[in-house]
Amino acid sequence: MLGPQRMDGLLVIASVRAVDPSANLDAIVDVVIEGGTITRIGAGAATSDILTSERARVLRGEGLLLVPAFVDLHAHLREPGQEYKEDIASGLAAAAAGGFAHVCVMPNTRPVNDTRSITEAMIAKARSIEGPTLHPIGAITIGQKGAELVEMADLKDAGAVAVSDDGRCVTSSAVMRRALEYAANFDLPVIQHAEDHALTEGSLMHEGAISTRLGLRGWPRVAEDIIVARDVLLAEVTGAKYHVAHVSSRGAVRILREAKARGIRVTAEVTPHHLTLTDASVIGYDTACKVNPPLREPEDVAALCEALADGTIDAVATDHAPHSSLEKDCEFAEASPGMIGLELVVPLLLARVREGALPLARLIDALTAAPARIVGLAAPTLRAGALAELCLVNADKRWTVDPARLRSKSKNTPFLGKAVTGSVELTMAAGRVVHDVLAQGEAR
Ligand SMILES: NC(=O)N[C@@H](CC(=O)O)C(=O)O
Ligand SMILES: [Zn+2]
Ligand SMILES: [Zn+2]
Repeated sequence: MLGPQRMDGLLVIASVRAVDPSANLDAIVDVVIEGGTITRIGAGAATSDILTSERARVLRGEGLLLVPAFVDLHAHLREPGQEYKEDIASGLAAAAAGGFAHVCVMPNTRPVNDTRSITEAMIAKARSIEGPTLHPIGAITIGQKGAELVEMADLKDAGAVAVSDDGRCVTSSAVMRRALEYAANFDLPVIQHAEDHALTEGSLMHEGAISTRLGLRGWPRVAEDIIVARDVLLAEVTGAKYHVAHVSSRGAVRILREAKARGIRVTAEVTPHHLTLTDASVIGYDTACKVNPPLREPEDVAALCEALADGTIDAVATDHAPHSSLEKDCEFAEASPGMIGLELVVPLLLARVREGALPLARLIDALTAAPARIVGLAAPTLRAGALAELCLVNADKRWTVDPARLRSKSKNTPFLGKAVTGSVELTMAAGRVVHDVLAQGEAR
């Protein structure tokens, strides 16, 4: 695999369709990148001097799409503690291959990231890799036990961009209220995994006709909706920044839409798998389809897609949740929930764009500026003077999701062996090329 390269030279992408809603851009342009910065962008920006310069690498952009690199609000990179599933290096390599320049990582590591020292160690490890930038999310409660709040000031100071007990829900209303009040002092968003555990105990999939038919205990939508409704009320009284992780139910969408209409400070994300798959995928008991929250019904998928299109759901986040064959090659009831996602965002979501379910510009916003705003990062953008953080996509390229080609250590995705359309050809993060299929010739 190709390592990151310093962009001391000149990279030119000529005649490419560039789409960046934050710059109100959708046009055929040339882009000139020098020393890791976009120095020129526009029609005719690549002058003959530049194109013939000996230090220039010129990429022909005809038929390709150039967009700002993506920001993931939700990934599990499993380091420290479960490096057999994924580690920071393999996770960031997968992120680079998926088009990401920034990855926010959940704290359900071993030990849980509830202290300054773990946050700092994660950042130091990621810096030594020179891939996409890693941003830790600290826990809300010590050990994610749902009782005592972490030292949020310390975590923020160490570099945490948000807090979450993801994997577990903060079920106590009193703890959630205090978490929101406390986090507001540090302007940290509180990210909730919305699940009333009392309603989902023992559940293996979405509760509906299919769970009944398969004889698997179900997780009803209302277990998500109850928490989102309660938290919206708490967000209103505290004025804190509240964000809902992996929204999956049409009821939660309705509650969010009403909350936003009333001006309450709430944001939400949806995963590519919840925008693509339904509970029918579980027929056949494929453990790769076991995920929290569960894959729901076609009307939920339609509601999620509509909410993403109209901005009720702000961002797309992967919830990249790697598990090894130890946790997945077993009975459905025993399998750990979660699927990998970093490397499949582009093909899965371009398919929804092609169907007309999602405008391309909204999708790009939901992968770049919108998530960056939620956690307070500078969003990647295609403007002269900006750090080069961009992604070159071939929207028509077909490829097969082959386990040997996935950078992630884990292969737990129901798309394994499937043909998909749309590939990330080149990614730049922090001014460096971190993924480059074009230089490798025909590598994937
Ligand atoms: N999504 C999942 O099914 N699993 C996640 C936890 C989580 O996101 O809730 C994991 O850490 O494996
Ligand atoms: Zn979760
Ligand atoms: Zn998660």
